[in-house]
Amino acid sequence: MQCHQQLGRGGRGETAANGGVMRRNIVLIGMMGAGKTAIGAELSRRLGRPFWDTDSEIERAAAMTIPEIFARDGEDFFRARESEVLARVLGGGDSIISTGGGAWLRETNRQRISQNGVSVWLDCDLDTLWQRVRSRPTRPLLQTADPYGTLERLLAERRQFYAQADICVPASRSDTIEDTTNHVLAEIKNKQPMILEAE
Ligand SMILES: Nc1ncnc2c1ncn2[C@@H]1O[C@H](COP(=O)(O)OP(=O)(O)OP(=O)(O)O)[C@@H](O)[C@H]1O
Ligand SMILES: O=C(O)C1=C[C@@H](O)[C@@H](O)[C@H](O)C1
Ligand SMILES: [Mg+2]
Repeated sequence: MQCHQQLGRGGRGETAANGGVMRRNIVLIGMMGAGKTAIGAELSRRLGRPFWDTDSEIERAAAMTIPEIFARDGEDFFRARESEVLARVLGGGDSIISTGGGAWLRETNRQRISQNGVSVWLDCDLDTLWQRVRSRPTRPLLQTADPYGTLERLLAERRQFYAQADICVPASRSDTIEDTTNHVLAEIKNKQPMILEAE
């Protein structure tokens, strides 16, 4: 599936669609296990920019784990907190933001991300995702009788939305975290270089 490419947006200092100054956040989206947290941390280290992981921020604010939040308050509550946290961290303007796997599915979140930076989909195949998530009980949506089938269904349902990202980067099993980070930086430099310009 082709990634939607949003080219030709304004340079540094130009007015963004939200009426403010163009923001240069780099926002990683994609399935659970695609590597958003791992690649985001590496991008932050390389670029020297602040790093936010929306899942971690939600857990910190609630002083509970994501499975505990889902169990006590439900998914709708979690999604509301996720949107709040995302809006807050986008406000920094110059951050690397790793989202949770479902954040991009809400239209308001997609709009906010598009208005405040570049979205990067880490496009990872089902079997690689499964190898990475199968042993960890930290994803409540996979606590089903058939977690592999659930992961497969979620990927099939979500691909069409992830593919709307500004930039798509294949995240293959054979690529190291450093490789994928290099690919992300090369794609941003190629398609939206102003995101990487120094202030
Ligand atoms: N080449 C690689 N690229 C990215 N992650 C990798 C790679 N190889 C191994 N991993 C590991 O895969 C695991 C899953 O990655 P990570 O937690 O970053 O995914 P995620 O997209 O943030 O998932 P979630 O949506 O559940 O937060 C991590 O333990 C990470 O270190
Ligand atoms: O794909 C998803 O919907 C999720 C992914 C994780 O990052 C967490 O945000 C949570 O487990 C939900
Ligand atoms: Mg993560």
